[in-house]
Amino acid sequence: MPRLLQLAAMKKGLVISSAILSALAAVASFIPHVVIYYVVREIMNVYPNFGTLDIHRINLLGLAAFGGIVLNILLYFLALMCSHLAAFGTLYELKVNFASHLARVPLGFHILIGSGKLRKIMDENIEKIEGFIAHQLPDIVASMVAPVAMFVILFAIDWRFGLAAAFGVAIAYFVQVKGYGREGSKKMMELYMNSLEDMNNASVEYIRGITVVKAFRQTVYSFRRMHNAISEYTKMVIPFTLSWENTMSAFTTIINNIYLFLVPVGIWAGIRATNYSEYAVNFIFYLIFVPSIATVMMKLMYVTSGARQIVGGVERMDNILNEAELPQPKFPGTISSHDIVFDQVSFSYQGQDAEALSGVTFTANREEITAIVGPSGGGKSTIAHLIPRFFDVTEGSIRIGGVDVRNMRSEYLMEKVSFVFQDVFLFKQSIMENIRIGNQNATDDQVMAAAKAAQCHEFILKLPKGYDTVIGTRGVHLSGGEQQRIAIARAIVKDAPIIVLDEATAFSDPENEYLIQRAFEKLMHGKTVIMIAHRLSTIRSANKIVVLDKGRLIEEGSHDQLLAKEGKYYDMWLRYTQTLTWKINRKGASVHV
Ligand SMILES: Nc1ncnc2c1ncn2[C@@H]1O[C@H](COP(=O)(O)OP(=O)(O)OP(=O)(O)O)[C@@H](O)[C@H]1O
Repeated sequence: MPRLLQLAAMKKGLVISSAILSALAAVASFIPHVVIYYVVREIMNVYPNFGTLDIHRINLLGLAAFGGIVLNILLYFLALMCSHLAAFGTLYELKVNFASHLARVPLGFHILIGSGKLRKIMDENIEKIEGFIAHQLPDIVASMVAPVAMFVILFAIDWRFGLAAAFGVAIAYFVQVKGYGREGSKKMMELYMNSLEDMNNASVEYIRGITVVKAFRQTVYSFRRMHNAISEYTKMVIPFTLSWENTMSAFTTIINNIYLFLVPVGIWAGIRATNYSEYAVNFIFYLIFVPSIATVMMKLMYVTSGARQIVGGVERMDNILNEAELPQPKFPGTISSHDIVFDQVSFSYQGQDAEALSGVTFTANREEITAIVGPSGGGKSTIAHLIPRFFDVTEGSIRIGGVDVRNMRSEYLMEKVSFVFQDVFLFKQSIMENIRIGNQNATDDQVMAAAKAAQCHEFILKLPKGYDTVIGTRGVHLSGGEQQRIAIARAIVKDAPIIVLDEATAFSDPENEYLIQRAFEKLMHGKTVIMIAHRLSTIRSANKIVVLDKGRLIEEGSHDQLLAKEGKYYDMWLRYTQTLTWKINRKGASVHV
């Protein structure tokens, strides 16, 4: 809660104005109640000669009650206006801070946390904070001021009746606090929240993976995680609800029946009364007034429990904001050449004991192609991720042109390296803008030249609006290969001296693969290239091949040198060439030719 208030204080003036206006609105909401007291008094004063009732005075009182209602609405409206202005301002600042922080943390952080989770934190949790400032904060203030105003009225008119009502409220709260304080109640609440979150996560996973679920003919019953989460929740929720049965029933019964405390005191006060007219006015007023106690107290309860839910979201946001930024060098270096040296590089992913890379040493010579191959999990992608500092090495160093990558400013390093990864992200913008992301200063002609070199030009011209076609609009769908070629066009237009290609051709059909290969040739010309490939055919012409296995470099050399060694690469090559010569016979069985 203090952190929530700290966030709200980003727009202090507006938040304070909203709180004051909301408090005044809460006080104004009792004006009609006070008016009722005076109306009852007027009536009792003339009892039983109602004909002598001062109608003009009654009308004035009615107007005052109406004025109270209008004032309450007006003040609350102004309070909400201030709180909304504060909330939008805070939301804007939080989102900008969050986004710029995300740009400063190591890129690897995004790989580890996943875009779905970040989107949830950015959209849902930060927006919940906006909801808190815009609505809940003024409501909390009003809900806290209202009981105070209520008790002032209760005690001001006849303290004995006030005391009776307050006693009822105290008992209701005592019952509830006891319920919260019950042994195991906190633990149960925690288990309930966890179980609910688990079920929500499993549902999201189920829906996101619905195509896989359907393709493999799974149902919610066979999709274990979801099924288990629902069963767990069901097992949890019934005892959880039942555990509150007595406490909540007692609380609501008491708070809705404050009469039970008022009536005996009323009878006792009636017996002792000397001025019956005064006694009757007061007692009637209290009988009319006490139902609003339940409304005021219930609102207070719901408003505070709503705020408790947001606290979890704020914690999640703070965890991201506390994530360390990528350290920047005090005295950044500049490079003179573009060879890349891995010097005794070891690296483990956060929370993993095993090393993804252990003491890897090799040089990717400038303007040459260095291919990284090896079995799955060998550490190939990790190599690609360490060059642009998605993560920093645990031991050893990576140097470009003699300068440790940790001694380069992030922007400088990013200028020097282009990536073509398997997952291509296209923005919902025109194709022209999507390619220009590689280089914001590129002219239209340069973008088109890059698209031609990346073998994109022809298919782009066939799109409804050519280069101005917005990706993601109705009917505009690019195949996996076409998306990859757009990514290559981006890299061509960026024209960085170092290129990192990660499994870029994995999804391609022969036609696409041919086009992609041609695009690559244009992209790689005269650059230092690190190519991570599964298909050995694509790397045969590489100047150097580095073979990784279980995070260790086991072989290094040209294709012919490695074949001559008859080691791991030789085995991989043999298996690869064998698969090429497998054919499917007519009956569906495979034969070796
Ligand atoms: N984000 C991660 N968190 C924890 N461990 C990881 C992460 N990414 C990779 N690893 C582990 O690091 C090791 C090397 O993985 P890496 O992805 O670099 O291998 P790879 O050779 O590229 O595999 P593949 O060919 O299957 O893509 C593996 O043991 C893998 O389980």
